[in-house]
Amino acid sequence: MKRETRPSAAKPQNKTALPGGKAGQSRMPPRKAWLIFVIILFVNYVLMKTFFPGADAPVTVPYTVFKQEAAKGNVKSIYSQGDSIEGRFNNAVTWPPQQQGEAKDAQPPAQQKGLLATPPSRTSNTFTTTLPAFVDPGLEQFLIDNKVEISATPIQEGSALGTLLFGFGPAILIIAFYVWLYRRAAQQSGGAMGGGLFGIGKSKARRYDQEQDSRVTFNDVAGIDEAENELVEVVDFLKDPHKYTRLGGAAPKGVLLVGSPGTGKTLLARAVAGEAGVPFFSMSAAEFVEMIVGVGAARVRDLFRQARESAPAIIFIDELDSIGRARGQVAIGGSSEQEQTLNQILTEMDGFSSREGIIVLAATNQPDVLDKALLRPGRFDRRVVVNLPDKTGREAILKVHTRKVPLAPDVRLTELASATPGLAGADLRNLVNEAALLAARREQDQVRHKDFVDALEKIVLGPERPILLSEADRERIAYHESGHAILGLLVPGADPVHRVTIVPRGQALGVTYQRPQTDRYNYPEAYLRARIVGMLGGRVAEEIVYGTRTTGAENDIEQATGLARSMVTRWGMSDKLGMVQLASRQNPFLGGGGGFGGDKPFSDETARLIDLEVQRIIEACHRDATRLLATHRPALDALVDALLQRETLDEREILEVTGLPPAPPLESRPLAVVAGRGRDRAQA
Ligand SMILES: Nc1ncnc2c1ncn2[C@@H]1O[C@H](COP(=O)(O)OP(=O)(O)OP(=O)(O)O)[C@@H](O)[C@H]1O
Ligand SMILES: [Zn+2]
Repeated sequence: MKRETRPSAAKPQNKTALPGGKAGQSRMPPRKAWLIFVIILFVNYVLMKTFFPGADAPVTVPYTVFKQEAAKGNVKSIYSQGDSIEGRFNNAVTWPPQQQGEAKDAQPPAQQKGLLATPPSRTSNTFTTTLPAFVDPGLEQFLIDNKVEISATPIQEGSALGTLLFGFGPAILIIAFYVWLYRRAAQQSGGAMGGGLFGIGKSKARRYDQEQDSRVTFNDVAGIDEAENELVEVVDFLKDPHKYTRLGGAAPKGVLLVGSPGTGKTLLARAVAGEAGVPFFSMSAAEFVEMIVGVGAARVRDLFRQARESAPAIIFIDELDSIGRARGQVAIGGSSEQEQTLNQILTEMDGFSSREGIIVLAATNQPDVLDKALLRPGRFDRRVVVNLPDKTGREAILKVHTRKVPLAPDVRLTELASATPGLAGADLRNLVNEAALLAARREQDQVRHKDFVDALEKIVLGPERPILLSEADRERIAYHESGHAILGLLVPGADPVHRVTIVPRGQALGVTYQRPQTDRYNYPEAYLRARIVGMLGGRVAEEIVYGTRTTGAENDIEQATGLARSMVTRWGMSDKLGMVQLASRQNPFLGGGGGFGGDKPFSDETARLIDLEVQRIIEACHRDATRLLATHRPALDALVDALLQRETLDEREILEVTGLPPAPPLESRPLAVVAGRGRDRAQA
């Protein structure tokens, strides 16, 4: 059961997409561009070497060959310095000579005799040679006779530039092309990256302007009305800063948007800019910080400068916690850079007056790790919590995202909204997208309700995995899952069992999917115990039927322990320990639940007591599970038989096969439970 109530995989990667896909493609990340650049240079070099081996250098010929060529009248000019001579032929000469029909790289006979390293044959207009140690007395006259021009300046000089251009020309061209490309990209993204290649200290902020087509407004945001309402004032201020500052009041400078991933913080910030009709500069805090110390601070400066130039404007800093972590708390290395960047943000925020019409919005999902200095008045002193949407909210979000999707008449968004507790806006968007893709694959013209249901299953349970299991394994998995499912019917207060399958999905070999009928914000102790009992059901069924254990219950154990520990350490549900906070806040349903990370503010004796209490809860639940399953063995066997035949059963079929009624109904039922069977390493 390594499953959270909210699947994290469901989060779409849409952050960098520009509105309307405007400059999305043309903006090349500099690092990638550099790589391409280097590759092109290298390819250029290889090509030049292959096709023009002698193009950039003179051929070295023996002195005798030089004299022969001079005698033939083929030497145009020479220049000599010491005992080396360089010169130019009238007609290009190949040396060492190639024989007819011989492969290009074969060695000429003359060279095969003694020399080990033989240079490949080359052809060139220019040459160098070395005067023999003994003086060749008649050389000067010989040259004059053969009309060789004896030059006072190096022969190569004239061609040096040519060589240079020939060798480096393509490279220079490429550089020029690169700069042009980068400039163009910079222009298209609103000049935000101006300076391109050479602007390492420039902020890489994306600027979204508010053209009609790409404009995001509050219309595009749904299901998070509270947060939206709190930001209306910010919009108002941006529209007419003067109205607020007229009487000397200070308008907000920084607003911190706090909420789980995918709840729409970025969307909300963009909508604020869209509503106010001001430019929106967006940057992820992680992007500030690079390998080079000081770059982050420079980027912050640049970002604020840009925003100031186009004020009123909104600056949006995503993932603020990645640099805003309390100073001195970060891992060694990189901390000084992070600190500098953080300090620069603080300086900039202090530096501008609210009259300038700039508002900094920042998003985080871990507000408690932020440096206190960030939260002081005049900085991010306002906090807007963006909650996961409730049922009505989810329906509204589904409506927003299905605006442009052709829906079949049978689609019931209300029903989908109640089937998706714990899903955030981004997940719902993903759901709509997956359903549309599925419908397209099924060659339909409209998206039907079934497409949504199947898409949801894939998102929540993970994609099906084709692994071949032995009959014995299948039966064991069937008992494990049936154990979870039967307890989901028997334990009062358990969430309805929506589906059981022994088709391996995601990380699990089988899955039991339980989900509540309504959203729930407060969990009674009895409910938590019911959940632990259900989690233990898989292992207990195996124990009852086979009398042996497998590794398949690993995730169940992890989750059950986490929940029990939270009951003891956070929710004061142990009589022995009482209402004492013994662990910091955490998502209760992620498992692990507890720990202050590092030193615990209680004695070793208390620690031992906590462990004992956790054990006590688990043992009690284990007893309950064993008792219930043992008395309902016929229902268990019936469900296993059905599962082995049909692999997947839905709620109606489960009730039918087992002959059991649904768990005693409660007025309100809590969070979704997915009880999957952890992957059995011995079997996989
Ligand atoms: N309340 C919502 N209404 C409509 N669409 C939403 C809502 N919340 C999220 N979405 C959709 O999900 C996408 C991603 O959301 P967004 O990037 O704003 O989430 P986030 O809270 O900023 O996430 P993170 O914490 O990872 O930065 C949005 O672009 C939008 O399409
Ligand atoms: Zn299990």
